[in-house]
Amino acid sequence: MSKVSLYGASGHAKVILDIIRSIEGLEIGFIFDDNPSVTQLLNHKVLKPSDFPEQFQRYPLFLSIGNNSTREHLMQRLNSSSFSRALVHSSAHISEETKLQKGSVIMPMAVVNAFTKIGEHCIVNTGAVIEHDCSLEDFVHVSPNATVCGGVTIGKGTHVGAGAIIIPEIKIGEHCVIGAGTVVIDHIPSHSKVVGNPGRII
Ligand SMILES: CC(=O)SCCNC(=O)CCNC(=O)[C@H](O)C(C)(C)COP(=O)(O)OP(=O)(O)OC[C@H]1O[C@@H](n2cnc3c(N)ncnc32)[C@H](O)[C@@H]1OP(=O)(O)O
Repeated sequence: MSKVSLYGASGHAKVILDIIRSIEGLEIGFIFDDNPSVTQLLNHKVLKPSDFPEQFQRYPLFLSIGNNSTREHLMQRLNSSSFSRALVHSSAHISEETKLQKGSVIMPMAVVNAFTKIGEHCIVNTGAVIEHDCSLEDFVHVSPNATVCGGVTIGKGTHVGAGAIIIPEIKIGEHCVIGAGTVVIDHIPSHSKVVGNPGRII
């Protein structure tokens, strides 16, 4: 049985715990959070990394934090080799031709189709669909029920909101926010916030 420790004890971490339970041969090591007021996650004790340095290094870590910038900042602070494999819920469908990098999570009922690349520390949230030939750079979050059509590129740290639709072959830059329910029909430059149908930059 191999173990993984979580860094982050928020609502997102509760779902990550469920995913770990769904993966045969994997179990939870420790759970860490920097916030000293967070002491418990479900039935697990939450430890502050600076108070438990030995435990912090014992098992590979998984960043269980939903916010893209926070994941990116923490990653810069820590050694990349401390991080674990990707986590895929047993109900998700991942093509054998998908390239999935470490630290990313594919949540329940999500679909990732052929020849798509998912970078490091990405979140493909519940029921999201990433079609064929897409590329998601590191720290992207595709929220529940969003649809990313074929051949789409999404830059580092971009957040695609719940239920958004990105039509085929669109390029979205880095650190963008695509609002919930937005329909993106044009290329989007980095650092844009986009809402509505058709999507407009605000
Ligand atoms: C498991 C999980 O829960 S994963 C979490 C998934 N989270 C999400 O999907 C949330 C995505 N976030 C949003 O959609 C937010 O509304 C944002 C980030 C796009 C905008 O937030 P803010 O910057 O605070 O914008 P604000 O609320 O001030 O709205 C600005 C304008 O955009 C409009 N607007 C905001 N969001 C949307 C939206 N999703 N669709 C259409 N219009 C929108 C507002 O009505 C407002 O219009 P107005 O200027 O004409 O009054």
